[in-house]
Amino acid sequence: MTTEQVTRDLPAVRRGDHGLPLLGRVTAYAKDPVALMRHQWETYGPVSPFPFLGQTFVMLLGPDACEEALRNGDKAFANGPAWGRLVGPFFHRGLMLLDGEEHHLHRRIMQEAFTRDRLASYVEAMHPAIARGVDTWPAGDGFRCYPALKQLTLDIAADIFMGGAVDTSPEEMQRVNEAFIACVQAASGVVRADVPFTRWGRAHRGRRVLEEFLRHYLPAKRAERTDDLFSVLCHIEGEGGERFSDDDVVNHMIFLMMAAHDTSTITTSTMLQHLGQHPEWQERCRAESLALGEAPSLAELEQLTSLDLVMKESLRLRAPVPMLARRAVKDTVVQGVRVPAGSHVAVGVQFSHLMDDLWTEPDRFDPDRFGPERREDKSHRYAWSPFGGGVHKCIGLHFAGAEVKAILHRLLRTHRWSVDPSYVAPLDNHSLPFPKDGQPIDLVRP
Ligand code: HEM
Repeated sequence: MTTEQVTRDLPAVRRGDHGLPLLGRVTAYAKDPVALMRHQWETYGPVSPFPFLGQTFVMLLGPDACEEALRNGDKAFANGPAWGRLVGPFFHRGLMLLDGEEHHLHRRIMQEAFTRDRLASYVEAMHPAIARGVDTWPAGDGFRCYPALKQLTLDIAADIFMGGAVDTSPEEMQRVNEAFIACVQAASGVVRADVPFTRWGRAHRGRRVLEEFLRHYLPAKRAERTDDLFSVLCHIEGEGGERFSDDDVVNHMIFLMMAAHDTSTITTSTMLQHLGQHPEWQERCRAESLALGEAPSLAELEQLTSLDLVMKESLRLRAPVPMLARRAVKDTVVQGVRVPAGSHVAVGVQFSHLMDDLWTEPDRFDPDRFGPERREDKSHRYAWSPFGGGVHKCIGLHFAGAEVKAILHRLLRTHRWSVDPSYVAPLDNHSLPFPKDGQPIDLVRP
């Protein structure tokens, strides 16, 4: 049979699946994205119609459909018009929003900022900010670790990304933090224009704050080569000597700071939750950390094998980016279903992380499933893809691994903590999934 003969149209939206007028299934997604994905999978299969913000999106679920979209063999899927619609004005011309040749060129230049040597020097520079932050975490019950981690990753970013924002007061940094949050939360805004008191209105103001902040430092960063990411972006060159313009540097910095900030915070807080609920894993990780010095190098962080397993398992259970956006720029076929040009596509990577036929007891916290004897993540190339795949695969994944492990390493040496085994984080899923209750943990200083 030829492909022509087996392709079929996208199924129609069934009665009961239309959601609310204008919003579609936004609220169902925000309430419980995994339940919604499961419903789509069970009702329609890997390629399903999904009413969202006034349009019928195509939702892709399961590792095969996700792989087809992310590998993008026939170049039918574009990022810019997809992410642009969700968060475009705020992430304007960030790497993830570029496509084709332009993306390829910018990615090649940016790769220079993420070489192993550079990562090693970022890791070295991270430790003081981590120590300043973590060492002040007070002993006591109900410590809200999520906002504390958010502050910490912002402070780390100020050092690693900015090289220490020397002229910036703590109040100004707080404004920058709020500006990030406003930009990230724009994704779920219903009013999609610069209107006061709306998510989009706040995000537009946030973008202006971030631009002013970066342009203030730009001349100094151009003038002197230092080890921070901002200066690196000002000076790196592609193989043919291509360099980023001032606008490119500002756009990439804003995107990078946002890409790095929330995702790493979510990952670290999920790990704190599970380590608090599974003391045997906390002890296993602590033993490895105590065997290293206070400020391990990149290579030493890589020896924290138990922490690595816990990180992978935490990313599986709560992917910080559960759904990736794409737009079909030409007619294509996914898993035998026609996806017409112009379709908005949602690639649900989180669902593959929880599928019964890929993982044993997928809802259980069981980091050893990633260990050398089991390697359940090998069940399919796209069984585990919290960092995406294909040409847009996260460029910061090793940076994220190093940052998250450096924070946990410090905390394991300075504190013990516990979390009620029955605790389930109440997630806000309007943008990236974060715990609405600040994720309380009970902290002890040994
Ligand atoms: C645990 C933390 C992180 C997670 C889960 C994560 C996840 C992702 C995912 C899923 C994508 C692909 C988006 C798509 O295909 O549409 C992505 C892209 C990207 N990430 Fe990350 N990320 C993390 C940390 C970071 C960090 C620390 C940085 C920078 C320092 C970063 C920078 C980027 C960039 C620049 C892209 C766009 C790559 C491209 O389009 O070529 N990320 N990330």
